[in-house]
Amino acid sequence: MSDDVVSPFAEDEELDAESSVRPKRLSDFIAQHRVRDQLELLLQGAMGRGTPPDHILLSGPPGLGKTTLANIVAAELGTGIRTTSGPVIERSGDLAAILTGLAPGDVLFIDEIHRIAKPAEELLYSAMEDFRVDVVVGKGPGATAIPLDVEPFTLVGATTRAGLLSGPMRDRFGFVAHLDFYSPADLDALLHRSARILGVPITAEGAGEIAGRSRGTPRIANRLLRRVRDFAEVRADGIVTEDVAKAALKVYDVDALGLDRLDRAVLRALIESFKGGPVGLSTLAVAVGEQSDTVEEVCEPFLVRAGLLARTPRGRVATEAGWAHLGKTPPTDGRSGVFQGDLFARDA
Ligand SMILES: Nc1ncnc2c1ncn2[C@@H]1O[C@H](COP(=O)(O)OP(=O)(O)OP(=O)(O)O)[C@@H](O)[C@H]1O
Ligand SMILES: [Mg+2]
Repeated sequence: MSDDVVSPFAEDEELDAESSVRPKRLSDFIAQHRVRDQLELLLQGAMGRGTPPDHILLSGPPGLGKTTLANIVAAELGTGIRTTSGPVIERSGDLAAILTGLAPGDVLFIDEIHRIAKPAEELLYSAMEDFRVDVVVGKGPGATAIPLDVEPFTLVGATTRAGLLSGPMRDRFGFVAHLDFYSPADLDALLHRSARILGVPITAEGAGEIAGRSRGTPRIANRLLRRVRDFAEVRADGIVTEDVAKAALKVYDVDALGLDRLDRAVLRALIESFKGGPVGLSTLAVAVGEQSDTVEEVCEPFLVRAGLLARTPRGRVATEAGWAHLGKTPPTDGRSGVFQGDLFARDA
């Protein structure tokens, strides 16, 4: 297992742990009230009419509940669910086999739908629109298209990169929901629920401590809870209190804002080696001994979201909050790289 306890991505070996606390029904799904309300109406309306609901697109960063919601849709409808993912569907024939095998009303869940191959995507269009697919048999002038019926179904697509979805694909979803990061209060509620399911005694302060460091992400909150539980059982009396949570998260190098070692290294390099910037991404990456990609895709999104770092055309700069997070005061000589909101400033 990697030591990256605040990664939003699921580790293979934590899928079992995740499924034990995964909400099964809409009423167990914490927060995201707007999406929940809209989905409830969509599903109840469809059930009242006895038809499958519109196709549903769920978009949002990793770990916020897309897979969970897809399964909830099937559970609420009382239908079967068939799960696959964009990169797995290599040939359109694979998809045709899945589609023609669906029972009436089934949910077809396609994860990472932005990564589906073009021919399969085109096959999906007619299936979504007309519940029909044309399977081409043979090649060249002798090729014939055999139309096959598909039972009425609901496609639930999930994507972390809605922007990469083609226009025609997007347009075929009657319902698009975007999941946002969770507030600490939401994560607090989520942690109490997970702790109850796992049989972990937790105090309000203990939950609050973990919630604040979970980067707005349920997957991270649940993972930190499991790590803190280990600590509570091995080094304390099994109860997750504020002190236990603090001590455990110190062991895992997760600080008060949810930054890990590498995030802090990036911020520290920016401030200590480059006076707060601006500094180019690759220079910053070299300074912390990491690949540029890792710094850009793993560290920066959260540092930016937490308001500690800003990306400007001249390079990366530490914000005032960034300096403060390391317990430092930005220099006031006017030449420091403290972010002044000059996002569009250019070098002369
Ligand atoms: N609203 C919620 N209420 C309770 N638990 C949640 C909620 N959203 C997510 N979770 C928990 O967080 C974990 C991650 O959620 P899920 O697997 O659905 O994320 P995802 O959006 O599909 O992520 P990915 O993009 O990596 O596939 C799940 O185990 C689930 O238990
Ligand atoms: Mg998922």
